[in-house]
Amino acid sequence: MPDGFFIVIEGIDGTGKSTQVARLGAWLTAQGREVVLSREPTAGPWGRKVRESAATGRLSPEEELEYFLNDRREHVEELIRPSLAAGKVVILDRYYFSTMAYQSSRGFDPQEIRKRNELFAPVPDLLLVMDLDVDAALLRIGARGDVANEFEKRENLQHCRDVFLSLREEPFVEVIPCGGSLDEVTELVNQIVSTRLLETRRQG
Ligand SMILES: Nc1ncnc2c1ncn2[C@@H]1O[C@H](COP(=O)(O)OP(=O)(O)OP(=O)(O)O)[C@@H](O)[C@H]1O
Ligand SMILES: Cc1cn([C@H]2C[C@H](O)[C@@H](COP(=O)(O)O)O2)c(=O)[nH]c1=O
Repeated sequence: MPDGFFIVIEGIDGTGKSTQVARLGAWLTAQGREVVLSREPTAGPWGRKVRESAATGRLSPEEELEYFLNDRREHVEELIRPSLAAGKVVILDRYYFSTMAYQSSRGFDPQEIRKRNELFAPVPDLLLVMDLDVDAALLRIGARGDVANEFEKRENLQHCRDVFLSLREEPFVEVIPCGGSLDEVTELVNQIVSTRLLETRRQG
């Protein structure tokens, strides 16, 4: 059984992650790959609690961090690891890099958050950081018909963008400029994923 391939798409709200996750999944499926798409926070009990808090009022920083960690432990054990072991391509819309970004804006050390997560969460084969100016991202959120929630305050998003970009030197990270059209961004994503998949196949 070939090993799976683990792709994570990260970035601040409104950069186009969900859009590109769906497109990438369809593109790889059309190539005959077995693909699993998922997102964090998940639709599980912990994920639902934290997602509700975005509208009803944020949890304490400690509770919020614990809820995201609990949600991820279940996600890793119940979906991510089994799918990778079965040789599937797993594509996530957000993962622990979002925890590093968003929960560090509430006082936690992002490197400490990374350590706690990597005790149980596998490092992805490829992390795509979708990058866009905060004001442009907020315009897209508005155009989508949403009102910025508790997680989407401008100053918070700037901090998060900086944390995501601080990962750019990691060997498994590629930064994707998202200011272009939908199709231009998709073309760039597909090109990078193809190259990485080929490299992995060559390494055997
Ligand atoms: N390249 C693009 N150019 C213009 N609009 C885009 C582009 N990519 C996505 N959009 C639009 O911007 C909005 C946000 O896209 P999407 O929901 O995929 O972002 P997201 O990063 O998943 O946001 P969130 O993290 O808040 O869920 C949507 O209305 C989408 O149609
Ligand atoms: C995984 C994760 C997410 N968040 C925040 C970031 C977003 O504002 C919301 C999720 O909303 P989306 O529109 O579905 O992307 O949750 C976070 O603060 N910490 C995390 O670990």
